[in-house]
Amino acid sequence: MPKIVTLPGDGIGPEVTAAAVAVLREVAPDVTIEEHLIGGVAYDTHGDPFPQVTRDALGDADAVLLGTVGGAQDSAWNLLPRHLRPESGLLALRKALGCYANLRPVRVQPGLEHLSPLKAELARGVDILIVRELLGGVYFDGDRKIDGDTAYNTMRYTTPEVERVARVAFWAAEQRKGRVTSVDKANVLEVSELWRRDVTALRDREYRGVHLNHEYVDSVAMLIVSDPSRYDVIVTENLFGDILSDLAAVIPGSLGLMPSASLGDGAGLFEPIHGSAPDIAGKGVANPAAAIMSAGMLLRHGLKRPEGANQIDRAVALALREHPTRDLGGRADTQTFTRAVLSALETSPAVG
Ligand SMILES: NC(=O)C1=CN([C@@H]2O[C@H](COP(=O)(O)OP(=O)(O)OC[C@H]3O[C@@H](n4cnc5c(N)ncnc54)[C@H](O)[C@@H]3O)[C@@H](O)[C@H]2O)C=CC1
Ligand SMILES: CC(C)CC(=O)C(=O)O
Ligand SMILES: [Mg+2]
Repeated sequence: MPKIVTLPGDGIGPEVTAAAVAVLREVAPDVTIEEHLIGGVAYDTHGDPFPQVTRDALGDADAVLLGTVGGAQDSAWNLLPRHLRPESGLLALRKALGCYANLRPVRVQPGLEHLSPLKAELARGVDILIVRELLGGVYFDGDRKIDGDTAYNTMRYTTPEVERVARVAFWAAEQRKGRVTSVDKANVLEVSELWRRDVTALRDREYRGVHLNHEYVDSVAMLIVSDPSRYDVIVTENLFGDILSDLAAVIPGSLGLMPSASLGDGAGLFEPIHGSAPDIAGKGVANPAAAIMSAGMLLRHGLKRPEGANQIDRAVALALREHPTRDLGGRADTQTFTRAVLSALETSPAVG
């Protein structure tokens, strides 16, 4: 029986994870689900945002479903030494799982163009996969320091780190339209020069059937919302991918529609891309679609059950049509939307 560890975390994390778990129990009733602490709530309980008891639970997990971590800007957690803050717990989790490739799909389902603030003709048919490098760059290994009035973080990549995430992007492109756009800042940064060189060399060696182009991150920030259909797979480093994917959430209409799968050496990590949304936490109005679709990605990539994942995607699309949540201009709260997904599952056969 597959074992899934859930880590609801902070803010709206527990609210959207509860919705995702309800859907998982419906679609995959045979899986064992074990809940543990991460983030600020783990610090409050154990003095550590990624405590040993949570680490131990991951040992025999087949997949991990995460909510969100972190507090409001004025949260006491933000005054802790950095390694004790909620976000450090999440970074340590990603590292512990060896999840170096973060897949962030940006999709506008047919008939849901009206949820986008973009003109319908721009939003229609958008289907982008952002592959974000997740274990390197400024978030990790480089030198970092704050000392008086000077601070620095170093963006550092090695060829093996670039190649392993680029391989995932090329592999994904082969199942899709066969186009990869590698995003960097090679006109300014040495680290981007290496990134571009290694991505190109890998394509020339192993993926000649995939079309590769390179674009600068600043212009992609403009093009991804003004001409999103130009992209199939985007591969980029950690910080650029973090920022571009929140920006890309504008295309489907909300951060609440952006799921993700982080893949690597062992069990995968599945999480919505949004944060803990302290402004709406505890109000029962968070859009749980991203968390529910992340559970779908868990079934697809983590448990290799594509039919369950397809069932979830169809049910979410139906629920969005009938019961859009408040972030999308609708009236449904978290529970109403979740109930709509569950009832769509009952009427949607598990095919395809
Ligand atoms: N993976 C994670 O756990 C992440 C955690 N964070 C943390 O989250 C906290 C808040 O960060 P913010 O910058 O405010 O970003 P955020 O993503 O939490 O919120 C940004 C805006 O989007 C809205 N929003 C986000 N998810 C939503 C949902 N599912 N339904 C409806 N509205 C939603 C929020 O209400 C807010 O107005 C910080 O502590 C930050 O460090 C931020 C990003 C990722
Ligand atoms: C550590 C997280 C707070 C970084 C982030 O925003 C993300 O991974 O999307
Ligand atoms: Mg982010």
